[in-house]
Amino acid sequence: MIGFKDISKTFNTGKANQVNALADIDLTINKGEFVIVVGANGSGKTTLLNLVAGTILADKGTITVDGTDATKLPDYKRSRWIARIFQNPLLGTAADLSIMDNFRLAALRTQAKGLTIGKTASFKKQVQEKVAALGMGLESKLEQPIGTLSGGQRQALTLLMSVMDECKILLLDEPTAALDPRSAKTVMSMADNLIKQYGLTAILVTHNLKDAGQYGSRIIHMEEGHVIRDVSAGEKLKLKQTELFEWFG
Ligand SMILES: Nc1ncnc2c1ncn2[C@@H]1O[C@H](COP(=O)(O)OP(=O)(O)OP(=O)(O)O)[C@@H](O)[C@H]1O
Repeated sequence: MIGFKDISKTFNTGKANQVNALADIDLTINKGEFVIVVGANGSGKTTLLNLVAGTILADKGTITVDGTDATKLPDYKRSRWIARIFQNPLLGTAADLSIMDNFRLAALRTQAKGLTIGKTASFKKQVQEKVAALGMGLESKLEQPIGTLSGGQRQALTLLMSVMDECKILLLDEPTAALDPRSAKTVMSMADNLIKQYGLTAILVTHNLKDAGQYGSRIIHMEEGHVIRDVSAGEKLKLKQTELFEWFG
């Protein structure tokens, strides 16, 4: 569960260019919920994700994760349970390292088990099976530098790496914005499957209203630092695609 209680974030306080990026946000995201966040440019969506990830801290209010106060917890202390996928498929993996070594690095990041992690036959087998399950034929390329793959393939592997360990929360910040339509579809449906399979709590920021209609269990609409619509799972089922477009009319 992620709880925002009275959260505000202002940038450039007291200056001419002051921005109230988030104002008095009260929001509870339940365990296993897949929340889609939509809103115009500058409405505060990424700031919301940054506050969950801990890359920025709130000026006011409290953030809890599974009942633990995380308000002042720096990002490196949250990385064990929070994974984040960015718009740029080149972020999150090391281009010159093989696919397998990238999986090893990811496992080292989240598991405090020393440098032997990722060296065992069972680790390799596990990676091979999970990669094969993606259905992209990448299991035969595990020793190839990850930088030689396409953006879509790389984003799919980044996703898989980030959820394989102890991750409980997945933050997706426009993960398909840099991909061609076919790769975008593959990565989104993969993300959806992984979220269900691993029982993750997930937040997707997107400008793609088709994805917003198709995926997720709840939609939050932001405007100027406020949540102006919060559509529950039941209401979302009845929501028509045209209505979603009308919000931005
Ligand atoms: N580090 C920062 N310093 C100054 N202003 C910032 C900073 N980060 C965000 N802002 C401002 O806060 C507001 C909210 O930004 P945010 O990135 O959260 O919006 P967004 O809804 O994610 O936008 P987009 O859809 O364009 O990515 C914007 O006006 C932005 O310019």
